[in-house]
Amino acid sequence: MANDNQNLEKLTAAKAAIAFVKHNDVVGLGTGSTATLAIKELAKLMENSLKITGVPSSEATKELAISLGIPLLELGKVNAIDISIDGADEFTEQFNLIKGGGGALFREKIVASLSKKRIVVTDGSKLVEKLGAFKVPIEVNPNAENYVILKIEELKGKPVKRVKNDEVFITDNQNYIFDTDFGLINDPEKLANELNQIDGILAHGIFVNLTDIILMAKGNQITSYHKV
Ligand SMILES: O=C(CO)[C@H](O)[C@H](O)COP(=O)(O)O
Repeated sequence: MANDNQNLEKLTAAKAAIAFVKHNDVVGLGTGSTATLAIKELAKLMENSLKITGVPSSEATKELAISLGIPLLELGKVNAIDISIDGADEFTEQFNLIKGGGGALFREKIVASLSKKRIVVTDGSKLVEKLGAFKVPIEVNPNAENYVILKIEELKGKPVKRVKNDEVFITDNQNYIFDTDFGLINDPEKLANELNQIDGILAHGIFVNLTDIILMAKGNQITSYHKV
């Protein structure tokens, strides 16, 4: 559970991110508590004449954006996104991320893949030397459940099916999430590629080459990492 300090850091990072949004941009809207703060800040700017169109990365974000009066495009019908703002569960200074704590990893990955500028916003707790303390979320089609478990175990992963409020968690795409312990991950790109080969996995939470700017707030200080 986030404490007050962490919530303040999330807000600081969210406010820093929206400064990158320009008039008439198509904006990829992330999912999670930090992305939510950024979306609310964007909505405030829209009261002062900023015009944007959003592309939501989850049903929850879609509902939030509609409630704030942000006009939306459907993710599956979009060819390009100017800028996206999303959170992360872990990141390294090499711009590798683990995402999917909120279960929205598949659509978040498509949003990031379509975006010209990808901004990640986090509090100070998300920076790590190596990914992997946060279990890697893997979205699995139920028909491939046991097959995928076997394949993940061949990669030395320990998958645990996600449960929320005592019920199996079902994603917006009607799939399961397996939160998977791979230990500390020495080569995120290699693991990402290995997971990409497994039929039945819709998406996994290792994001490689999908981030341009990371804005991390620690206290009220922002550290920004820019990919060169
Ligand atoms: O990937 C995500 C949702 O699928 C979120 O961006 C990630 O879980 C971080 O969330 P928060 O900003 O609440 O810490």
